[in-house]
Amino acid sequence: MGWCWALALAAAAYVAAKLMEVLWWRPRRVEEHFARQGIRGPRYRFFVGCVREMVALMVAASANPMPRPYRSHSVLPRVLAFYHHWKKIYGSTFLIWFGPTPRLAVADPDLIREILVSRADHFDRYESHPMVRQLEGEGLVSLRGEKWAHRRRVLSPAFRMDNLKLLLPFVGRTVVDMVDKWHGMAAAGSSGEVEIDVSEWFQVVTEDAITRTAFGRSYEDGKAVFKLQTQLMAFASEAFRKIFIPGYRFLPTKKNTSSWKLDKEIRKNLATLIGRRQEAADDENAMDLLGLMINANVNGRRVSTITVNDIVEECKTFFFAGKQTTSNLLTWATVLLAMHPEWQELARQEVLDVCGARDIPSRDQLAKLKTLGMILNETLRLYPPAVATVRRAKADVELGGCLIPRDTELLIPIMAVHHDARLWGPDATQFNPARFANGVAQAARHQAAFIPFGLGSRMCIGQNLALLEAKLTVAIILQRFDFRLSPSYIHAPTVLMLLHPQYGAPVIFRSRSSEPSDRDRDM
Ligand code: HEM
Repeated sequence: MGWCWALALAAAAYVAAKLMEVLWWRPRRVEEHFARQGIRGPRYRFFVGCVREMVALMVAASANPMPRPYRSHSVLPRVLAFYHHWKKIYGSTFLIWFGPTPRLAVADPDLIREILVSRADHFDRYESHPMVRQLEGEGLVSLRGEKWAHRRRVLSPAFRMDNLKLLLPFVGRTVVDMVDKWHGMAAAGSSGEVEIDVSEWFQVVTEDAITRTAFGRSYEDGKAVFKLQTQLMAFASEAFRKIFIPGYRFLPTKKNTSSWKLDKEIRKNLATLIGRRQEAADDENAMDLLGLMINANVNGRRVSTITVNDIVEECKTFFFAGKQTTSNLLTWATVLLAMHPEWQELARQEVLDVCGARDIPSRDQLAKLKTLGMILNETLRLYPPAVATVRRAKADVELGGCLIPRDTELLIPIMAVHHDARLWGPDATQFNPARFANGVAQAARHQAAFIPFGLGSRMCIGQNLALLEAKLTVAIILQRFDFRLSPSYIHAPTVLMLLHPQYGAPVIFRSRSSEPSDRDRDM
């Protein structure tokens, strides 16, 4: 019996030593390693790292809206409160702790270019929390290595401009339907105006665009799949807000059972749809995401087969990555134009000159809307929907003369780079689209200072689609309405995965004519 106890004691001592190594000795060694190289940060605390302080800083910041009047866009201290706070103490490169995982904040554009472009092979995409992965799907965003490269090659043609421009009339009609409803609501009221929370309405437009990109000719079937996916995501994001209990999602609770049923239905619908498309086997479908994935298994050198499961996960990814990001861009662009009526008027004049007062703008016309392009860039600079991104060192690696141990995470605070006065000048926190008048390359003092879509080979695949959708939507709104912020609007940008307005985005729209857009719908 004695040897059993001895064995149990030895096992317990081994586990305790392992835990102490992971939760205490390694973090302390890494902390000292960085300190010797002049990189400091808040002290590591056993098990929790600096998460407690970080959450406290973020909660305190989100308790206070921005001061009125809303002319300055110095929102970084509110949005990335922990980054702003520690940067003031430790400088722009500093070390923080996500539990026992070291995370190095890097805002120097030279180093960012090394991480994302010239030495990208040494860094992996950060692996999201399992709950987030459930939401974003195991598609292009989370794939790595050869599987990622193959999938990216397969899907890229759908995002080429010549393909995207075919979507324009359809998406344009969805936007016109939306603004016609606003028009009706304005006409019904006594003031001829209507207050709209744009952050909710824009999701209808972005959902439509991503459904068409993903499913093309099978749009109606795609809509049904995405509807089920929306319900599934609602369950997942509800679970995300609760405390994470490992393995809980495998228990047959009421919510889990409903999720499994939904998941089964999505797979069944997609399998039927894929079967139908394979039978039809015509090339007309090739340029939507579904067609591209189906054809990748039939044509050319097959690096890896794309299964129904892969397609389900990829649909989740595109729905997640493409819908909220673009609707956030549209929301902030509308809010900024409502705050800065002089730019609203300039953009409107340009739209009316190039596209007329009622027609759905064509691709060629959109390309001529230079002022609107500058406004969207300035919106992405001040209010980037993705405020930060993270990489992980695959092995020990040297970066800017500093030795980074394997598994260190690198936090790239996109918004901080965009608000840095050393890169953008003393008016960095002012809304000044004119800085983009000579193109993105000339707007800042460094080429890597503007990175709303990331940089390098893993740059956003949907960037053309997002910009086209945004330009089209804002142009149609400018044609038909004057708008201003509602007195109930509270300027309080905050992060919940993406950058969004904490109290919504109520904007007051006044129709520029009493006619709805019937003429457009007959086109
Ligand atoms: C304003 C809108 C958008 C913004 C600001 C945005 C931002 C980003 C950023 C910053 C990344 C790179 C992340 C990193 O390097 O860690 C990214 C990647 C990605 N985005 Fe977007 N995005 C937008 C719209 C879209 C749309 C419309 C789609 C799809 C239809 C999309 C799909 C993706 C995918 C699949 C990736 C991963 C690419 C890869 O790893 O190869 N995004 N996005």
